Amino acid sequence: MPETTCAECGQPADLKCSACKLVAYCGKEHQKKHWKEHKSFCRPFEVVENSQKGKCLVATRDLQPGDLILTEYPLIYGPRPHVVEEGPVPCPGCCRLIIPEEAARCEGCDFPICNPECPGLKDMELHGHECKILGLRDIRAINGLHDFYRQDTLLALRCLLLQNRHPKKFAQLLEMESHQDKRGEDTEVYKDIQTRIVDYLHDNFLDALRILEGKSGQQVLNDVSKETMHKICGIIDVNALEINQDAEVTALYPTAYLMEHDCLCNTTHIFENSAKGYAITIRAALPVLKGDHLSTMYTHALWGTQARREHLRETKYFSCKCTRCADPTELGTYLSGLRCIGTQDDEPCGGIQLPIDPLDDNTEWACNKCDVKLTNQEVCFLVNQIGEEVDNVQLSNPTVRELDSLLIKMLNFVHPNHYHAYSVKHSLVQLYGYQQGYMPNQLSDDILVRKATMCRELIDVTKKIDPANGRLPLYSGVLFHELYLANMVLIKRKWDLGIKTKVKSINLMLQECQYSLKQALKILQNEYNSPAGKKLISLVEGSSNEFEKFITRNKINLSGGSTTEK
Ligand SMILES: C[S@@+](CC[C@H](N)C(=O)[O-])C[C@H]1O[C@@H](n2cnc3c(N)ncnc32)[C@H](O)[C@@H]1O
Repeated sequence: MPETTCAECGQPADLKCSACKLVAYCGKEHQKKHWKEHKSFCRPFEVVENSQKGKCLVATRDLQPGDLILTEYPLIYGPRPHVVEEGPVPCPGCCRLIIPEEAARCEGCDFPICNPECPGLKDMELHGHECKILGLRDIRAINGLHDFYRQDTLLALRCLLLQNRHPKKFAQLLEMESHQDKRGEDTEVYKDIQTRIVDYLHDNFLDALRILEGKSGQQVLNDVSKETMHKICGIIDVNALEINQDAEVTALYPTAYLMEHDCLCNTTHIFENSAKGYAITIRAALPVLKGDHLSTMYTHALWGTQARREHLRETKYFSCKCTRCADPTELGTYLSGLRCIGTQDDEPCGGIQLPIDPLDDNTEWACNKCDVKLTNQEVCFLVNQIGEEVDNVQLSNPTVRELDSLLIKMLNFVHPNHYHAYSVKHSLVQLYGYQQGYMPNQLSDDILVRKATMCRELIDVTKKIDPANGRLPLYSGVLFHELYLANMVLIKRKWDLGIKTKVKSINLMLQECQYSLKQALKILQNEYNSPAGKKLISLVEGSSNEFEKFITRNKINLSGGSTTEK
């Protein structure tokens, strides 16, 4: 809330800080004097109530890409609240993945842990406090560990535990949107939360706690009602951010949660682990004008409009109406486009089927060349069928041949940029050059050219839906790197044949190599914290060194955008 007294002298004040509007001054002089202290708190946004979106963050000044918007620590964080039926689960101390059957056990509560020295186990802000409650169950399991020690319930328990330990934080938490009105007793989500979280915590720990509290006369948790527990679970589902770096962490932030969704969002964020938890730092990703809403993306950028909107409706309870969703071509990418089955003069019409009104969930689809129309049901059926087939093939560790034939088959039905085709092509460019029988020296020039072309096409689509590289940096990083690799094999082959930089195409390919590596490193600059990001950066750095050596060894001058042979 804005102050009405001067932040410097405490006298009545009516001059608000124009950037954050959160502090006021009696005059310019005191505003100047206070700036040294205020600048680290001054935020370039204000919280505004919107009739459709609820509370939103609105820029109070123009921002350039890269400008800092906010850094803050979580109110609370813990293991991802997802059920895991087999395989690795997060350690309750640090959230790093462990295999429960092989893991050590916590001496306080017997939950599987990464190791008894894990600092998070004793930390009262992490496992330390909840451990005392989990330890009230005095039986231990040898089999069926996933069912017995349920990490997916711990974040909800940690939220509950804030109420007595950090009442202000608990109040802040309860202010968040939980959409309880859409999660009533007859809904699947209610039934799931009731059995998976509420009953599990009550039956195993909270009922025992109540008995203990009765005996000792000391209350550890005031409110463990099912209403509060359902509200907390709703708050987690709607507002929590997933931090998939070196651990499976989910966190609730005091301000960052207010960013609204936009499929073409204008901010980007990174997480950095420190003693105080995972700090989030949000920066402008695109130019932002004063008055613009600050947005992030709640769903997957590479899904088509119908899939994104359905996901947002089911998990965040709103219908997205952003520019990308409203555009049948999805910003000219045709990510949801289908090939028309219509004919003209006995030939396929060659048109593309697109939704007439993508914001209408039952929209008809129409061809942009002939008058064939499809119902939404027909489209959903086809797209789901193709999606299932893609999932099955992708999960089966496919060969190049299998992916190739899937792509050829699917291109009879979908636009070459369709998001299912994107996914198959993205896998293919990573298999050419790596799989047995398709190693670099085994690839024909034609296949290398095909790989490079696919990379360029996918880069083009990715740029349109993620112009600031905030959402798909790993996808783009891989594409630029694979483009470099394909070009480089072709260049070396031509080089060995004596075709050198006098040939224009080699010049262009060398320039594209240099550009691809630079772009990959630039796009990946914030990805050091994830294992996949780190691995890719090191590959790109290795390629950059190789490229430099090639350039030096062959005395190629690439400066000024042109190459010259010695
Ligand atoms: C993480 S919260 C954001 C803060 C929320 N606006 C509030 O008032 O607490 C997510 C919720 O905000 C609303 N919201 C976010 N982006 C929206 C959008 N683009 N259109 C409509 N509602 C949106 C939805 O109700 C969604 O479930």
